[in-house]
Amino acid sequence: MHNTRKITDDIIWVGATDRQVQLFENLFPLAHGMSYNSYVLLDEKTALLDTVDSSISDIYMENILHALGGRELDYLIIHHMEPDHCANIEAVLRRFPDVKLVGNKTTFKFLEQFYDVHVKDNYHPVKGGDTLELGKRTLKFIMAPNVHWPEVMFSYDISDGFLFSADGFGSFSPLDGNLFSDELDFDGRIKEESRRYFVNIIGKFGSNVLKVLKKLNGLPINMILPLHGPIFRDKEHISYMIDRYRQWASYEPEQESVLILFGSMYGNTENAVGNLATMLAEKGVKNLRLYDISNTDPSLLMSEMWSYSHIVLASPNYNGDLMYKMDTVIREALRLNLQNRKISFMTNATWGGAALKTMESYFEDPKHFEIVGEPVKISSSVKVDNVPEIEALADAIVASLNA
Ligand SMILES: Cc1cc2nc3c(=O)[nH]c(=O)nc-3n(C[C@H](O)[C@H](O)[C@H](O)COP(=O)(O)O)c2cc1C
Repeated sequence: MHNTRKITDDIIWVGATDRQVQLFENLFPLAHGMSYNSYVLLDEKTALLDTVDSSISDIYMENILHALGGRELDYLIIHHMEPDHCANIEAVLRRFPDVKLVGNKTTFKFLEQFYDVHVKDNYHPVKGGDTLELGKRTLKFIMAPNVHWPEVMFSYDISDGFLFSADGFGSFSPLDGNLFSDELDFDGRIKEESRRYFVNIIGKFGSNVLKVLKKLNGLPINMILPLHGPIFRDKEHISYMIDRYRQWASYEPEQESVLILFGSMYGNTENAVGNLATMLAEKGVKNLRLYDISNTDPSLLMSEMWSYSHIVLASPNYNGDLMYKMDTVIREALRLNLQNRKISFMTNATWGGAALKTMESYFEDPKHFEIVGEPVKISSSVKVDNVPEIEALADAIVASLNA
């Protein structure tokens, strides 16, 4: 049976949650599934805003038919051509052969590449700034290239200030009846999962995000309706999300504190960073976080790297170089364009290798990174003799935090 919920009298959520999926994009761990949002607008004309993933196709079609209540579908607006939002375009076309597909040139190019659909007569191409009159509501299209993929666009409902933001403002999150952030644990899970989603999905494209935020400047935004996770209608939540998007996209840290990422086979490097963390805590640093990179998902590490101002990287030498999981974490963060961070190093060698040199080489651009303190070098296990150099690093980090 259908399962829909009214957003307003004329906007109906017709999405669903896939609770069996464990990895989004077959990469990112999901705690309790993933929601795929889609919306039906009932006006003089009817519109469907995006479709959903193939995993929820069955209920999705029931939802659309129920929401339309026997009416025809005039428009399908395609904000993003990724398969988790487009897997049902062909099904919609089969059910409503005359529906107009609203998208831009790149949308239609990707549609033809992904699916064997040849329906040029159905295309309703739009550019940034174009509008679509539905009756009481008018949608204005805002191009948002690379706010994930190149074809992405947002639409803005002029009458009520509702922003349909594609993957923007999404999160790794199921929806369990409560659709709105003000019905959910906003300060806990939603904030955390919104950042993890932003960093891993959109984080690389900070400058594009900033361009779109500029286009939205001055527009009243009374509701944000993303394609994943909760809808934002609470004014404080809306401002929080827009402020965070500006901060994350500018690669500005969210907090002045220390994140410590370490690798360790036999516990000695862990012992060294544990001592560093205790010294930092004793010197007054709060909200320290320490992660073993071997058993923490990289998507969480990326999210934390976006949050913290200071990052300590600690790795043993391994086969003459950096432990490969540490190498992967650093390279992924740099691929996502992490910058504007203060970095410190710690290494452990039993006989020698290039671990430190390799880590230093990744952060040598002074425009993007500042190296804090002298690297701590452990020989196999931590000794009392190492205490002064660990303490010196803690002092340098504290001085940098207080600068
Ligand atoms: C497979 C393997 C390869 C290693 N390669 C090196 C190496 O190239 N150079 C080195 O100095 N130590 C090497 N080590 C020793 C580690 O650096 C050693 O585990 C470390 O000094 C102790 O830190 P841990 O207890 O945090 O693992 C290797 C260890 C393992 C298990």
